[in-house]
Amino acid sequence: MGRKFFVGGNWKCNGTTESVKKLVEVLNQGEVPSEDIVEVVVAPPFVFLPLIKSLLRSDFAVAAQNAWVKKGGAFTGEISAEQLVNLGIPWVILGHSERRALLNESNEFVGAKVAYALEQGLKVIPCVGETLEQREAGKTMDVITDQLKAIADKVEHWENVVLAYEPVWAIGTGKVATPDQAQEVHVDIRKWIAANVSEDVASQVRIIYGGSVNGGNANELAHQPDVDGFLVGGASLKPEFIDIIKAAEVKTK
Ligand SMILES: O=C(CO)COP(=O)(O)O
Repeated sequence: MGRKFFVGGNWKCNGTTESVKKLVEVLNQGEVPSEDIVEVVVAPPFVFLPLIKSLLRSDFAVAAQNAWVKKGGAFTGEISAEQLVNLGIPWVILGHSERRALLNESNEFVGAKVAYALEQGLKVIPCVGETLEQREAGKTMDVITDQLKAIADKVEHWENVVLAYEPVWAIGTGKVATPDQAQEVHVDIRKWIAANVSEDVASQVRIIYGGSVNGGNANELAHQPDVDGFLVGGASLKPEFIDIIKAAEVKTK
């Protein structure tokens, strides 16, 4: 079976009740390819999850942007995987570069979070990616390999994993990776998974690209054989998110 195109919208720490309701109205009216062709997931801030879940069209799903590393309890300010399950939230993004960099989430911590969330029945979008400095030093795959290994060490079943490659230098900068740059890293990630997890997982796991994806560049990125979709930040807050979802049609031609 082929890898179904996947488009995630990461709303990050944006929105008010009014603005997210308006955004959902736009999404609900958008004409997009059928669920057989594309899987769409939007990740609002925690506080809006129940509202968005109740308003969003049924062919799109919701994700949280983070979850605690283990069972809930005395962890002020955290939200547990069990609570997401309890609310009927199927997906969670983990290890986003903003959390790795600003909140010091280590590779091991992210690996433990991914494993725990999967054990609770959530589907997980773990994020990996290098900084500009690391890329320029020729360390892109070393960095990504360390991030992947910390996940692979703890995860056995990969059916519910969609991996996001998000080069830090492309996030929120308007500086998108070229289609060749994205394809090259996606292939290297797949090779690493083939060698260190299994050939089966490597061929089946979806690897999506994130970093300044917009309505104008989505199609050419989607043309790359190992780009299985996108994780979109800024443009997921705008009507052009619908155009990005439509890039899934590239795979059907
Ligand atoms: O971080 C991202 C998605 O998780 C990408 O953000 P931008 O699309 O705003 O560059």
